[in-house]
Amino acid sequence: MTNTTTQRQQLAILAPIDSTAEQVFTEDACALITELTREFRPRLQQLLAARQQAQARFDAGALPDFLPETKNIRNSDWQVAAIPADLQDRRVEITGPVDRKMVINALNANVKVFMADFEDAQSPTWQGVVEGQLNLRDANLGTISYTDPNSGKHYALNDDPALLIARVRGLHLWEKHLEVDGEQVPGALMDFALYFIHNIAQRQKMGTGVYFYLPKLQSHQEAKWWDDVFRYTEQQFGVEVGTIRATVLIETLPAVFEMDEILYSLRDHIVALNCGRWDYIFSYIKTLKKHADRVLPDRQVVTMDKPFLNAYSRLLVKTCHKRGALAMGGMAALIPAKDPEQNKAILAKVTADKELEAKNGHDGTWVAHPGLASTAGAVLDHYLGDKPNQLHVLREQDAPVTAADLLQACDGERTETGMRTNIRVALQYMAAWISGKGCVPIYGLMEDAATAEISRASIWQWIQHGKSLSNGQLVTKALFASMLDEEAEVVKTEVGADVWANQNFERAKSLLLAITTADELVDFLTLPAYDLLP
Ligand SMILES: CC(=O)SCCNC(=O)CCNC(=O)[C@H](O)C(C)(C)COP(=O)(O)OP(=O)(O)OC[C@H]1O[C@@H](n2cnc3c(N)ncnc32)[C@H](O)[C@@H]1OP(=O)(O)O
Ligand SMILES: O=CC(=O)O
Ligand SMILES: [Mg+2]
Repeated sequence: MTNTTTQRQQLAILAPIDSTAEQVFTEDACALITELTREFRPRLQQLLAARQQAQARFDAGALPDFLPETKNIRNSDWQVAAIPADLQDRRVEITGPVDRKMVINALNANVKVFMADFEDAQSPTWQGVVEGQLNLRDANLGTISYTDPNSGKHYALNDDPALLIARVRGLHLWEKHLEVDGEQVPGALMDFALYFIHNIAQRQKMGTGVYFYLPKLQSHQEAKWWDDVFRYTEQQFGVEVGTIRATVLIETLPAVFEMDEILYSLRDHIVALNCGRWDYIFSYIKTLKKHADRVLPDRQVVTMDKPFLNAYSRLLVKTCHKRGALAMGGMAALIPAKDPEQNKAILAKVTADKELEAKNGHDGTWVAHPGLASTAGAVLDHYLGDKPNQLHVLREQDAPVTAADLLQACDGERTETGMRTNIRVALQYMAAWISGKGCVPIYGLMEDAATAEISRASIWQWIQHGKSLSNGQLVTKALFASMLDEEAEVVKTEVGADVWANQNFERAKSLLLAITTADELVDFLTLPAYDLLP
């Protein structure tokens, strides 16, 4: 293993090169990352600046709306490219981080697709993102295996593994261990380039393409940027346009107003949009952070049956199906319980959530755990019948979903219990993330970067707007600080003093205090937290 900066084709790798990194950072891989960064980083920087400018308009009182300048795209007739055969039926997708054992378990689950996540479920440690690439390469080759050093249990793929789709990092995240021309490489381009280059040959041998999920887009210009990245890569490798296929998460409030335009910008590469409900709720808070009339209640009551979220789901289905794209549902953040009675209640909640999506016309949905796959599958089977999807559900008779529908305030209480739960969840999640785990079970729920953002941003918003809890207490910085001290003690008792001391809880507490009491909302908690990762 070398410990110094390594220069490969102008790509500086600011990390030790062990045998895993040797296999991942081949000459060709380094060349592709370098080329893509040189070609596309300047435009990405402009797109990120455009996000700030849009936010400044929303902060000054403007509300997001459908764009007048792209009315023609919304009103004219066009379709996205035909959906490849292996992406037609996506009724249940499991998601999870790219650890070796999880990858195998996910591919063996009773699902159609595994979304392998470099994003919400993954803390982007250098080791994690590099090993993750090797794990996915071996998964596509069908050679992946793993033996648990503690239990001795051996893991290998079964005969009919799920289809693999990789979710790359969001556009706001940079990879601090890679530099091109002295500046950091976008994390998204690193993930994209490595997954493409290590899998294109095998995927083509299998008669299929290379498939991606794209997270947290905020505009159709960002979709066009991705389309250009795909085209450029396809051209460089002499493969057909459409070899790369994408599913775009509609999980920001600005993006819901540009769904037609996003589909259009990516029309040769896109196959679906997905309702990323957790980031969407976070984005609703962030986008409307200065709008006192749209402050959200407790996270627990912001469910998909709330009118503003149901409007989002229905509009996504209608927009996708009109254009021949699939409309994927999202994640009910539940995980199975060990107690049978509790588990029964959880499965009933999952069923109800998936019923709502399937009734709206979604073609598939997400589960966080293999133990929920059959429950979600039963609902989708019922609605899809003998069809692979619900593309025929056009919702043409619906009243138009308006900007007012998408932006309407959400009713519900802000409670002391809700605030204290938010604090304990955010604290534990941030400690896990800084310790290299991007997805963890907390109080019976799956928590990841998107769900934790809601917890911490809600409190920030309540402080900023001087909201009172249902017990009459005014939410202030001082109240939050004292509750944080109290809830930290609760968590310390729950996890034990050793875990508290050894797993970054003090650092997480300081960071949570800083970002929740800051005058400006920190864009993503993962930005300051990334400084704390090795
Ligand atoms: C908002 C969004 O972006 S949602 C998308 C991002 N979120 C996710 O991807 C959630 C992924 N889920 C997970 O990471 C896990 O389910 C957790 C962390 C929530 C819970 O994990 P655990 O506490 O390990 O669950 P549990 O102990 O019940 O696991 C039982 C088995 O199922 C496996 N398992 C659990 N979840 C998954 C999964 N998503 N994929 C593959 N295998 C899984 C475990 O590896 C374990 O396997 P083993 O018996 O061979 O050891
Ligand atoms: O990525 C999914 C979400 O809900 O956020
Ligand atoms: Mg998300």
